[in-house]
Amino acid sequence: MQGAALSVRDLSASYGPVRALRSVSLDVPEGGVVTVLGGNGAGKSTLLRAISRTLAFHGGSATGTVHFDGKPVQAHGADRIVAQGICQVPEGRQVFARMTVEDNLRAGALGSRGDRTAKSAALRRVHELFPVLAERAHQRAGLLSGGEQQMLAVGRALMAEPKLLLLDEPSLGLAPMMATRIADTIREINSQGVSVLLVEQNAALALKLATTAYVLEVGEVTLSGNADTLAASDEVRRRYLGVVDEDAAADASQAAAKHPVLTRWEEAR
Ligand SMILES: Nc1ncnc2c1ncn2[C@@H]1O[C@H](COP(=O)(O)OP(=O)(O)OP(=O)(O)O)[C@@H](O)[C@H]1O
Repeated sequence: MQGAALSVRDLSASYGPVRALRSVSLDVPEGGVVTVLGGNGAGKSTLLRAISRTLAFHGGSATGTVHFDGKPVQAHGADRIVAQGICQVPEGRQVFARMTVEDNLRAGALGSRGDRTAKSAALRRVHELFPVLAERAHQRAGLLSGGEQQMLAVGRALMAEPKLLLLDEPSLGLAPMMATRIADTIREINSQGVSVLLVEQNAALALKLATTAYVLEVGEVTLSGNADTLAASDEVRRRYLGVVDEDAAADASQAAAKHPVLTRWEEAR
């Protein structure tokens, strides 16, 4: 059995009086893809910030334990976390819009421990993965499309040669075709040995990529398990995959037939 690359235990987080996470525990096995699903404000970004030690930059604080490769990460600052092999791709891409694509990528290598040869090899790998970033190397990042900026954000994180990639809503705001392309790339990155923790509102996409899934609601894990099993569960289908509960729909239409007043009231709204 594979060991847990990342192990989070009893993680609670707040922003002043606002409690964002309550006693969250989860594991990302070495080489695995794990997803955390949840609606707006469920605590997904907070979870990633607490793992990458960037929560304080957002005015937050956390308690609990986070181990990576068997070592505690709480004692370190965000820069040391990158050197330990954890890289976060923040929500909203946050590329340096006025810098060129190439300079954005080079900035991603700043926290890595690799020498010049390793950094050149990392750049080659990023260009193989995203040829458009080589083609547009000297253009300003702000001129890229949303999907290309997402590629740049992922490419920039890969420049530090992470062992674990934390991805915050990579499909947000992208057209379905571009979201599928990003998903294919995540699969490819994972096949090269990088573990992935993916937080997503796009549950359909995330559940196809992941082997294990957790559902976060108002800061707490309410469901967890095998991604295929969760994708088949009524609750996840109804709440996160937008699938109408057929039994409930049948009951509702039977009730409407028996109680036409109700139907008329519904129609009048
Ligand atoms: N910097 C902050 N200061 C104060 N409260 C915050 C801050 N960031 C998030 N919160 C609050 O913490 C809770 C969890 O937010 P978080 O951004 O982690 O959720 P999320 O699941 O990532 O949602 P979304 O997809 O909308 O970003 C919410 O109640 C949110 O309003």
